[in-house]
Amino acid sequence: MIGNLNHIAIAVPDLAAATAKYRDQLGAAVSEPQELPEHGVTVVFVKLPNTKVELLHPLGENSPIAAFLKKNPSGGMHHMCFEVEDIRAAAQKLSDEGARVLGDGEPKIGAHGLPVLFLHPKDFDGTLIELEEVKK
Ligand SMILES: CC[C@@H](C(=O)O)C(=O)SCCNC(=O)CCNC(=O)[C@H](O)C(C)(C)COP(=O)(O)OP(=O)(O)OC[C@H]1O[C@@H](n2cnc3c(N)ncnc32)[C@H](O)[C@@H]1OP(=O)(O)O
Ligand SMILES: [Co+2]
Repeated sequence: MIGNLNHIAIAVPDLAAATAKYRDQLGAAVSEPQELPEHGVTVVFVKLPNTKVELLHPLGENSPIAAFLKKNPSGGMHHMCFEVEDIRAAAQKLSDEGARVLGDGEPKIGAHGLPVLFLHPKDFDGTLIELEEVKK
């Protein structure tokens, strides 16, 4: 059901400093920061030949990144995002099998303008999983 690894997300305490490390020390192409109030984050994408790294920083009062950074003040790996062809079918299958689809179960539009959903980390070996619908 899952396809390509779309991105790995890292929560960072200082977005400008993290962006500079990927650009200047590691020599990667980086995007401009993008504010996504509906998700409570500001993101920078690091473009790699085969996938992306998503640098995440809290935006607003109810950011899901804030609690994570409180527990991990230096930052850390926050989630992995896998592509699926049919996000509603994937969510239904996972939910039928007992996995917790987060939020109200309705996909939101993510950073790439495509539908996304999250699966509870406790149901996937301590790893938060994002699904993104990418039509082939
Ligand atoms: C940019 C848009 C989009 C994209 O297109 O790419 C994004 O990526 S947005 C990214 C941010 N959005 C989200 O993360 C949405 C989904 N997340 C959530 O709903 C919540 O963060 C959560 C995962 C349900 C956790 O929230 P909450 O229950 O309020 O936090 P707790 O701190 O109480 O955590 C409970 C439990 O889970 C552990 N945990 C929390 N986050 C993670 C994580 N990222 N990876 C692994 N484990 C995580 C946390 O440590 C707690 O464990 P215990 O302490 O053992 O109870
Ligand atoms: Co993401």
